[in-house]
Amino acid sequence: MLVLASASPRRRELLDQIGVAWQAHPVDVEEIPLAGESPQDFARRMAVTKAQTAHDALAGSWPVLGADTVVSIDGAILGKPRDRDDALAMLGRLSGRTHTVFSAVALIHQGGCHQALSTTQVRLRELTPADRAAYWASGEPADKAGAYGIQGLGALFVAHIQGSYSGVVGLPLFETGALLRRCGLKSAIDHDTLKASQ
Ligand SMILES: Cc1cn([C@H]2C[C@H](O)[C@@H](COP(=O)(O)OP(=O)(O)OP(=O)(O)O)O2)c(=O)[nH]c1=O
Repeated sequence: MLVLASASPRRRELLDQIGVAWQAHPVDVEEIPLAGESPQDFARRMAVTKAQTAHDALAGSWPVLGADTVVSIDGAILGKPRDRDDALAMLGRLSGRTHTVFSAVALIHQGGCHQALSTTQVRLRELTPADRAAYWASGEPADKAGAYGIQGLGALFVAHIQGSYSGVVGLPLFETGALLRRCGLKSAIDHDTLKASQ
């Protein structure tokens, strides 16, 4: 059984999509970038920290997967908005421009920590103040990096994407599948890790 070190419903749905059976062990880690830390390094460090924290807490031999998604524009890191003003400011910054979404995955298995990173370019159309206010009122931006969700109403704003759709949603499935295979999980514990349909 794969342990998913996450409270994110999106990550659970994405693992379901590729037929991986999981058991959730959410962890609470401080998500604050270090001084001078790049967005991709921050995402990688958070994914590893989440996986390591769950692994340490469980003290078991199960493989543990952690992930982190950050939105970046002009080198800045946009995490989840603190409040309405923060969300409106983030959406204003992203409006009419292309930004980058980094989604990092870390898999701890048999004493090793294996990592992958997906990088996706996303262009949003111009967002008027009324667009931003209405979107915040929908409730969707509150728990999402960059204050939008490509899988929801936010899709109405996404003019172009180059990279990994699942990575933007929160778990890059191509990279995750490759990590699982590289660790021999599919073949070694087929019945435990993958659903019977796979
Ligand atoms: C850009 C974008 C982000 N998001 C979400 C994915 C992540 O859940 C969230 C980024 O926050 P994260 O800190 O990566 O994850 P999380 O706190 O939600 O979950 P956990 O740490 O327990 O694994 O933003 C979307 O759902 N859609 C999008 O289009």
